Amino acid sequence: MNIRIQSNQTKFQKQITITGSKSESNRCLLLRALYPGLTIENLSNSDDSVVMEKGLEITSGTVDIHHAGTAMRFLTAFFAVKPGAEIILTGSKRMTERPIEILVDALRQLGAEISYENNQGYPPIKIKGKQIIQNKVTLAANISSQYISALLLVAPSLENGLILQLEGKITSVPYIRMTLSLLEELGVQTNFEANTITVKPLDDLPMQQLVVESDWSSASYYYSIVALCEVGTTITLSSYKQNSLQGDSVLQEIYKEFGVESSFKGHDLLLSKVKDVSKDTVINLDLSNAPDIAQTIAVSCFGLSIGCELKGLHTLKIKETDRLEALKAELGKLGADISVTDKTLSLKATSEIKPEVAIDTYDDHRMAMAFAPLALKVPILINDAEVVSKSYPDFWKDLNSLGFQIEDL
Ligand SMILES: O=C(O)C1=C[C@@H](OP(=O)(O)O)[C@@H](O)[C@H](O)C1
Ligand SMILES: C=C(OP(=O)(O)O)C(=O)O
Repeated sequence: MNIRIQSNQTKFQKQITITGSKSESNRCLLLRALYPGLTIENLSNSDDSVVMEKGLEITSGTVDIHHAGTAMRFLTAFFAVKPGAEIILTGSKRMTERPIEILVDALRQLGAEISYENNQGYPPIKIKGKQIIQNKVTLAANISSQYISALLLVAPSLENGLILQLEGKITSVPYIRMTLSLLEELGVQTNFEANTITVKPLDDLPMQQLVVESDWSSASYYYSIVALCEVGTTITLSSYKQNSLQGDSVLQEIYKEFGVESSFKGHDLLLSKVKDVSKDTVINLDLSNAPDIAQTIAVSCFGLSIGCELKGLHTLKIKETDRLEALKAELGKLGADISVTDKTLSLKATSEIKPEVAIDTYDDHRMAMAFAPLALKVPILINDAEVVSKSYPDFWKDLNSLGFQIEDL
């Protein structure tokens, strides 16, 4: 589905409800499979959470998790430690290009039985679930935090818990802390000091409810919209927490530089445009703790005709697509002066945005959603707009409710 979006309204007051964080949801779903006394409130309605929930119910045969990175990594650990499970775990073509060797090697150190179906180091993989007794494992922490979270999530269900020794510079740290916080909430004892993480075993759990906070990465698109609107615009998002487990809640700080103020009214998060941004602003950020908002921020800067220097982007090349090359190509089509390396992005301030340009989305939900706010400046076309369902199936409907005109092409 290719669409054309346009918005003539640049000042409004609106309310949007976003469903639960997909990161928190996929963790809670795995924990519920291990501890059936758990119930979950405000689950994400994302495709990634749907495939995660379905995958957890299967004990033999093939599980296809499509594009869902967390589901791929979390289910690898889940099946590996589930005695009797015999699974081939696979995904989309892109998933077969996203590395998994660090996690597979770590699980093999613990005694797991996993083999590669095609290419060494990449899905699909064949897993024969076994009882795991060993508890010490060393793994690289500089490629993806998802490998670490996968091990931590199954750790309390293992006879002797786990002691992880992390090597290299730890990336996407807030996601590791999110995993540990959720375990702590259930009463699991954990410890994270320097490069060592310890998780103690937990046999049973009394009935307990986990309430998922709404998704901050999805909120980023509204930050961008408010930033591109006139002073006086407010969008209210529900339902959020001041003490979030999600690293992307750093949006509150980051978007101050874009003239957007965040405030809470109970569990409502209010985003208000309070001042215009001066044209000589250059945004300097290290996003190694919040990689999923890099596309949103780069496009916000372009839409506001300001520059940015973004670093800490080393994980972007192995996400749904190579996000650095995708940003370079698509912002370039719109007239941006952009350059990228393997871990940085540099955008120079330019004043014009070419109208009616078709943005390719590369099977990446965040490419579609990050570019949509530019419709406040010029009519824009988005190819394969349905990709948004990976994390935010209602995105276009919600944009429509803000007054964006969306036409199928
Ligand atoms: O653990 C998680 O829920 C996630 C961790 C991050 O991945 P990396 O650690 O690979 O950067 C993030 O980009 C992804 O969207 C979700
Ligand atoms: C990188 C992402 O997801 P995953 O790695 O879980 O596919 C994302 O949602 O931006």
